[in-house]
Amino acid sequence: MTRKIPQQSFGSLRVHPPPCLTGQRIGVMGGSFNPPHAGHRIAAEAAMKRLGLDQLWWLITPGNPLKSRDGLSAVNGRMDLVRQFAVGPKMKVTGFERELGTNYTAATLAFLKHRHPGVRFVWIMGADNLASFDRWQHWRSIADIMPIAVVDRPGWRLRGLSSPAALALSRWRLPESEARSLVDKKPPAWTLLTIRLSDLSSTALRNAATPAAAVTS
Ligand SMILES: Nc1ncnc2c1ncn2[C@@H]1O[C@H](COP(=O)(O)OP(=O)(O)OP(=O)(O)O)[C@@H](O)[C@H]1O
Ligand SMILES: O=C(O)c1ccc[n+]([C@@H]2O[C@H](COP(=O)([O-])O)[C@@H](O)[C@H]2O)c1
Repeated sequence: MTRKIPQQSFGSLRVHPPPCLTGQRIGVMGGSFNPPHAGHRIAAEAAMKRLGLDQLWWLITPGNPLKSRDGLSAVNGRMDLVRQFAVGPKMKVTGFERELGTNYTAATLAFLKHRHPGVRFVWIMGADNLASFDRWQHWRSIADIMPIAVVDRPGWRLRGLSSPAALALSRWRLPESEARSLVDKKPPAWTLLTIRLSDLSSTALRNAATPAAAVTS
């Protein structure tokens, strides 16, 4: 079921994901992080613990393909802000999609598996993204490339679990009690992690930082 994904940049020496070792368990949490907030850190820490990860990469996107880029600050600036939340030696902040020349997750994950075939990667996203996953480019291929951990988010659990993608992938859903074995599963494989809920969002933070007069004028 894997769709064809462009591989022209796969050998590029200009693309530098964080260093990693064969056999390591690495979570990749892609995001706009415009700006990052404590909800992201709660999700990252919970995923690291529950999935038994050796590393967790905060992957700063050049721009979510489904979101407007209006008001999106540069990758470097967002990386600097994310470093304040990505605490501890196991968390890495990277913007390698920019060098790869893509903002499509299917291409990014195919690149990672090609570059590091012996690393056990897992894609991490919030339940809001599960709800819209069927609109992502090559979403079925993404599920074929690596396991997926979905982290709970207020108001999104049921919408995520009843979404077209969740229903299509339902037979490959792992009970949450088996989350630690997720990275060892042959994809498709996914689970939903119940985590400490945070209703923080970047949209709310951006709105709070923008005076009403500036929005309406
Ligand atoms: N409060 C939260 N709880 C759980 N997961 C979250 C939370 N906020 C964001 N995420 C997840 O973290 C990843 C990065 O999120 P993102 O940078 O888009 O933040 P956001 O708050 O959703 O932004 P925006 O409001 O601009 O859409 C996404 O997979 C998203 O689902
Ligand atoms: O590949 C896609 O079509 C696609 C569509 C929507 C979102 N994504 C990715 O999902 C990640 C989370 O995005 P966001 O904006 O919710 O933080 C980020 O890495 C995006 O590039 C990817």
